[in-house]
Amino acid sequence: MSVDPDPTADDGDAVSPRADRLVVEDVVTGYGNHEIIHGVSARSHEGVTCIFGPNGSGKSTLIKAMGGKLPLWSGRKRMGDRDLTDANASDMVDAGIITVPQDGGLFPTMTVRENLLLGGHSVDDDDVVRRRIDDALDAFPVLSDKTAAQARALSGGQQMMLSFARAMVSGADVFLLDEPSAGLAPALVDDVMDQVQTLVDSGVQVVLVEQNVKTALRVADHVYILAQGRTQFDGPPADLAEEDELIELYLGIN
Ligand SMILES: Nc1ncnc2c1ncn2[C@@H]1O[C@H](COP(=O)(O)OP(=O)(O)OP(=O)(O)O)[C@@H](O)[C@H]1O
Repeated sequence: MSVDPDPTADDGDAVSPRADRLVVEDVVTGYGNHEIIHGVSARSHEGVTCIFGPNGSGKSTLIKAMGGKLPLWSGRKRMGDRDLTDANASDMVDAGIITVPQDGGLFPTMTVRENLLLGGHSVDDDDVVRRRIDDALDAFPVLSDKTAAQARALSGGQQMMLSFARAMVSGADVFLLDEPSAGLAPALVDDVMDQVQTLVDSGVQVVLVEQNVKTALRVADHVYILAQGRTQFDGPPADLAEEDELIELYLGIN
């Protein structure tokens, strides 16, 4: 469950493991001259923060704005005390925020190990990269005996696992996941949520856009519901249970 940041726990540049990390406030953005997000505030909470909403409600657009892949037209973005309002995707990685795209973004003809090494491309210390690869393989042991295999030889679920493991090697504190279960067989959606939980257990915060609301609620610690680019709900899953109308209108679950 989310834990309120302790303002007295500030220790300079270090990001407190208990504080909310990535914060966006009053974000307006879109494509061309088409405004899609009309003033949304959101943050990465402890554990898994889910962004739900109907098709076309702006979930992917919001996560792109959070990850620096889309500029803010107005509003603010920060990580702890560090202002990131004008940061691009590369600045965001430097600040410890990594986006895992819907297709995982792997290099299919490279091996599992080569993909993992690429996760550490911006890390100067080879020992740190090696240690992080070991940690990532410990977290996702299925990959351990496949390190010499090409990424494309892995199953769909294993490829997503490799995408998560590669992001771990970057050392990011906040992971932005845009529909990681999209394109996978329904039977694998549960496995992907287990993998998301594995990420959280490694100490990171996850922001998750997901269509499979029921399954994602299994790992959710905080929920936002977007509709037509506006926030309709912002709270813990337990509070959502009381919102019959919202659930029926926007989530299509019962
Ligand atoms: N690259 C783009 N250029 C122009 N318009 C876009 C672009 N990407 C998305 N849109 C539009 O922005 C709106 C919100 O799309 P977005 O993908 O953010 O919604 P979503 O909630 O993630 O939808 P879904 O659940 O279907 O993935 C839609 O009207 C969509 O057509």
